[in-house]
Amino acid sequence: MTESPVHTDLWPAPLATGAVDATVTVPGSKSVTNRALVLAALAAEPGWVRRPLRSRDTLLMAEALRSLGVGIEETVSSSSDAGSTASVAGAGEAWRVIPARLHGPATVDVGNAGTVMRFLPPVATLADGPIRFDGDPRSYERPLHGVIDALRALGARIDDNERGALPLTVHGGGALDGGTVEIDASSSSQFVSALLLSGPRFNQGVEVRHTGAVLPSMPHIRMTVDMLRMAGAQVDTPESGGEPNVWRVSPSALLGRDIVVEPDLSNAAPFLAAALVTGGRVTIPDWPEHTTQPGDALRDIFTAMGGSCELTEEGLTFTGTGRITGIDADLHEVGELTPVIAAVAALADSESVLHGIAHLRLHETDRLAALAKEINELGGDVTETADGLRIRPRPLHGGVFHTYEDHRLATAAAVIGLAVEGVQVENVATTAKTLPDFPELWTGMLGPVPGATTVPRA
Ligand SMILES: O=C(O)C1=C[C@@H](OP(=O)(O)O)[C@@H](O)[C@H](O)C1
Ligand SMILES: C=C(OP(=O)(O)O)C(=O)O
Repeated sequence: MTESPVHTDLWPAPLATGAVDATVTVPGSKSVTNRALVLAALAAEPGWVRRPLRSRDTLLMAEALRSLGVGIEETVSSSSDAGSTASVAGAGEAWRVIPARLHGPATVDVGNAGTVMRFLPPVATLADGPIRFDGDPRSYERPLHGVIDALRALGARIDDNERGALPLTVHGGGALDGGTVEIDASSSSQFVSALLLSGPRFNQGVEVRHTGAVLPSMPHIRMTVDMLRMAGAQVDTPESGGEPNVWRVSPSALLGRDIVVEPDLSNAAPFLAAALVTGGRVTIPDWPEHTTQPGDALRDIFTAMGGSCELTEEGLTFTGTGRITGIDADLHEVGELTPVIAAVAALADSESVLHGIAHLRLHETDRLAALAKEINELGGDVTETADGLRIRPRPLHGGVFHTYEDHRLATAAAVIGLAVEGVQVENVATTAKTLPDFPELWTGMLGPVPGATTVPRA
């Protein structure tokens, strides 16, 4: 767990006074928005990204691509479909992406966005000129060696440092040979996604061979493959009859597409958790019937913890009973759901063991250490295991929940605050990484607030 700057702003997490009963419209997926932007920027013709998430991570991605020469115009969408939920922050808007010759010199601020720091160095190899990458202090500690070493092996020139991490400069030569490369992506699936996304534009395409013992977040790799195929790329995968742990992208032009971004199902987690914790009911509109987002697993996970769900034309409705059961769950594929699941587990009536998530130590913060420390400071009994957390529910009390500049720590704290009086969330504004409207959506869910975009059910 890295030290984060001291934040004095404390948000009193609202205590639920009864069972929640609300419809919460969740903004677009971070992972889909940032992939859509990269693919649109690399296409041979203009495209649209509709209902994009507008948050720190996606605005950094858009700004970075603009600095390389890509046109990204913000418009109010003309599509009647996308315009139909105009009350939702960001909905009804669209980004028109106009690809251009990529060029340096440029400086990219990655913030602490894994998608920006990993997806863009491969794009920068296609630019003419030097592209410098820098970001938040935590970004220097997050693994990037898989991308850097692979790009070098594929013909790129990169100035980095002895840590093989940010800050660094990619000296783009206007094109990259590409070819076959071995990487160990056990610390982040984003290494694989990064190389595949730019792969169609490499002279020989790319063949990525993962050599590590484990590979987290497979749904995110499937998302990359699906979106590449939607953009016209030819991708061979282990699932399509290829070798295990090998992905191949053929060189080709990419099509400009018109993409409507799905709601961010991982950001739906705290709201669904509210139904579970309060014995209430929450509906998330536009929940996709089929999706590669890891958040779809919440349907099974929260059902196993004591609720039930139904997918209808209105969206996904999750209903809790007020009783929460602990779980033993392998979250390797869906690691980003861990903080909220841990929060729910701390309020359950039996022990939970969450495993397969050692790589979370290298996320926005060391999430395993941070969750254990902060829940324990409220009276909990959480221990770190080699690859996860053991959570024994205890009666909790109020106090300050530190968030370490991690959006998902803040939303997890809000979930605990529903059931525990006096939880104060440090720096709730850190939710702006992926969900800038979180405090308003949260209080809107709990009761009528003038001007809120979330409405309790009539
Ligand atoms: O590709 C993506 O969009 C993501 C992949 C995952 O990263 P890791 O594989 O590093 O966990 C996930 O945790 C992150 O929030 C988003
Ligand atoms: C791990 C996460 O983000 P990033 O894309 O920065 O890796 C996350 O959002 O939980």
